[in-house]
Amino acid sequence: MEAFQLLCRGGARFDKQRFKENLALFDSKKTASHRAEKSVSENAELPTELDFFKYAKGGSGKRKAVEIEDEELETEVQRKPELDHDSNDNAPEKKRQRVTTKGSDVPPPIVSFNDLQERFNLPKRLLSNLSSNNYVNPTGIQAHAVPILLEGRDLAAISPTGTGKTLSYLLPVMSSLGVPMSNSKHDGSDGVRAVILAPTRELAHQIHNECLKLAEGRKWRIVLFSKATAATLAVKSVRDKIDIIISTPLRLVASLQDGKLVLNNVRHLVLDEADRLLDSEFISQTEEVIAACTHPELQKCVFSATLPAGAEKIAMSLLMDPIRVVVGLKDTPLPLIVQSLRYVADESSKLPTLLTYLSQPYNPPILVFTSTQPRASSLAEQLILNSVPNVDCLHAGMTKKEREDAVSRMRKGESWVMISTEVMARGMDFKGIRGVINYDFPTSVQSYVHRIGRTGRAGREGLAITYFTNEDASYLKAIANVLSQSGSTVPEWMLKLPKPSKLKRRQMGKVNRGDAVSKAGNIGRSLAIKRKDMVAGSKRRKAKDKDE
Ligand SMILES: Nc1ncnc2c1ncn2[C@@H]1O[C@H](COP(=O)(O)OP(=O)(O)OP(=O)(O)O)[C@@H](O)[C@H]1O
Repeated sequence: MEAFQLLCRGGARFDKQRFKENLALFDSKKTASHRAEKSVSENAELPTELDFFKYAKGGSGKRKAVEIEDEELETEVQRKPELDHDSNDNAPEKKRQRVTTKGSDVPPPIVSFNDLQERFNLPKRLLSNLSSNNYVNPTGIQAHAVPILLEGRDLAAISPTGTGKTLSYLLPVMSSLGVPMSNSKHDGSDGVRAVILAPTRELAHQIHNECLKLAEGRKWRIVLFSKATAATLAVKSVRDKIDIIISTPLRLVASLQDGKLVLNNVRHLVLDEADRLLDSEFISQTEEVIAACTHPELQKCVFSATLPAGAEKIAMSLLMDPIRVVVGLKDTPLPLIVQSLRYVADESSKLPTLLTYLSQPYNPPILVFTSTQPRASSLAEQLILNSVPNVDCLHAGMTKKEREDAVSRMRKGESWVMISTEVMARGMDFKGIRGVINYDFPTSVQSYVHRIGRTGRAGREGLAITYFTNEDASYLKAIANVLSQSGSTVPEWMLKLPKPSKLKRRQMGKVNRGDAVSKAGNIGRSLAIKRKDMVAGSKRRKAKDKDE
């Protein structure tokens, strides 16, 4: 880490003037590497040398669809293309996204944000803040979720990554709150009126920034809950004037347990990345926050790009007479992301594969996911030692300041290759991310969907490459199904792999890879030996087939 910090802080900045020519290489919309990756995915017939699983033979050519849980659809509405407002960004023509809703008396969707003024008397200021932030037309999830929430209903909303879920809840929450507490006359119902929970500090910060955009021009008190703000909010008179708190569950629970926070006036509770907030790591904290929100008129809503059956069951049990909205297919990325799976044999082949990728023209910035914090630091070190420019790193083991600086460098476009862990997988919105590389295999289908969802956002195209080794092979089918379901072409043999058991699926991506990534220098020999063995094995099999 020391070497990484030293090199990164000192020499990893990119001099755009000096590298003008190199920069021009990245301007072309579709680089050679992009095309190459696509063709790998599309034309991938399993080379005989690599047919360890022996699936190349006998492929039927037919794609198998993933089982979809969404069978009981009550209404189906064809929506306008997702994010078709994005015309000034040369966004390509989007595929129509199917929207399915389930529940009683579902309010009709809006067609434009202006509808909200007629139907719900949306404050003019909110409307003008929308347009000053270039939110011209609602996205699919916004069109459906906003009226549902404005009618005071509980909601479970599932919509692909980068489709504008944040605004889907911020807009109705702020509209329903009406006037800021600081402007309202004391009516005996003081105290925080809305709470938004997110699983990571970075995401809470980002939601806070989005909220401030909508709050412009009015004296809303919107607090990003931290150690410092927790101390200030311990004073009742300060707390009573707060409109919205945005926080991670742990932070809030600490204050609730100390008796320094009261949430009995909360009218709106939002769980963003709900399946994460309801998983085993967070659930007890999330439940504690929910239990503290005791107001009888509490409205609850959950949002995520993924909501596996178990999490959905818990979510539904928390909501009252809820409406469920699903945009597209559950747990499926947008077709805008060109996805491919790349065989890299073993750990030691990963770094050379990545270095080769980065030595050819590619579209920066890209995000590279590793399975652990030490591996993220180690990979960043290796890339810097191999002279890859503008490498950065972000994981939860870094200090708050280091994390904030890394996010800020990413937002400013100073980082070209950001190495990270699951901490960046959910919700983070860096509009310009062109590609995601899963250096270490994702730990679940949900992890895959969220990780690759950092690219292809707000109507833009993206590229996602997932490295897999022999050890990951038994989990390949689950991810291959996701690719297939979202329209990426997958080699047949992958879809024919045996389905991993539930127990096995839980172990996905949890291979013991060691803390340091294998260095590029060591790979030459071992890779050569491996290849030799593979070719020999393949020859043996062929000879055996002939004899029979
Ligand atoms: N109506 C809109 N018009 C234009 N841009 C929009 C609109 N709604 C959202 N966006 C932009 O789309 C991007 C993605 O939005 P957001 O981060 O809310 O997506 P998300 O669905 O929450 O993604 P994730 O599942 O990854 O959290 C943001 O940059 C946001 O500013």
